[in-house]
Amino acid sequence: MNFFDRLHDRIRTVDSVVSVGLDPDPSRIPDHLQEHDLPRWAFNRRIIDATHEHAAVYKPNAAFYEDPDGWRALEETIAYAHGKDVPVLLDAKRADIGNTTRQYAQMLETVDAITVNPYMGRDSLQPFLADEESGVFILCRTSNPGGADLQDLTLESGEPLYERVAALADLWNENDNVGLVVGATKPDELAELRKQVPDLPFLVPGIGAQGGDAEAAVEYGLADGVGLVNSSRGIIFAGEDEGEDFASASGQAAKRLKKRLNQYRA
Ligand SMILES: O=C(O)c1cc(=O)[nH]c(=O)n1[C@@H]1O[C@H](COP(=O)(O)O)[C@@H](O)[C@H]1O
Repeated sequence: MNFFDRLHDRIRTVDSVVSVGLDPDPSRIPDHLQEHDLPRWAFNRRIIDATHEHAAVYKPNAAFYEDPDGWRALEETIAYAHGKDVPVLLDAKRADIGNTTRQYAQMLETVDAITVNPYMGRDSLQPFLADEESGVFILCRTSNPGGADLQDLTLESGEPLYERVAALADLWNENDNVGLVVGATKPDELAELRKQVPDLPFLVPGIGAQGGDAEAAVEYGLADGVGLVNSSRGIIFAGEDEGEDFASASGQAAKRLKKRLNQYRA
């Protein structure tokens, strides 16, 4: 089954479009877990136990796992999320020349979807796009302030670069497996992009810690009810000051966010 069909089912099952970002900054993992063999895995396991009923997906960001212990922690985390029937979207922002990107795309055997970077063009994304079962979220208009440096540049045609990216992504969506990443900090761009590519689901990060617009994230992020609104730090570190019971605050934060976003779902 195609990723977006699976996501549709998952959203219906848990009545949630929340993507729980698993970005376990080692310096913020509670003291009592620091002695664990793999503190990031010990942390994620407790977060997953507390939040899975509210999670449409888990989105681990690869940056938090790029060392030998991190790779082990990530492997355990992915398997555990799958054991709870939650799809995993790896936030890797990959892409490279052909033979290299083919290696990157092998990750899709382990996760359900991935984020990719369009900067190197279609051939750099081809092995991801060719994988009919997996979701491919292409960075379009990112949430960070520096996103404007390149993405807002106006092309000769008069359109901003990020709109060209959206048009290309629509063209590359031959297998109905493409989505866009559009930050919640850019509500006007979200609205414009939704008009431009009505059928592409969006992954919308940037609410919570980055201060983005949750209502716009839902109103424009979903295509036919399918899309994702991510919160990472706002959920996983909600119980940072609560010691050994930290995870129940994360569960409550995920539930609160689900309810808040559901107010805006059609
Ligand atoms: O691709 C992403 O998920 C992403 C794109 C973007 O434009 N902005 C953005 O914040 N993200 C990711 O979404 C997560 C946001 O984390 P919080 O700000 O803690 O909710 C991080 O993993 C970011 O790397």
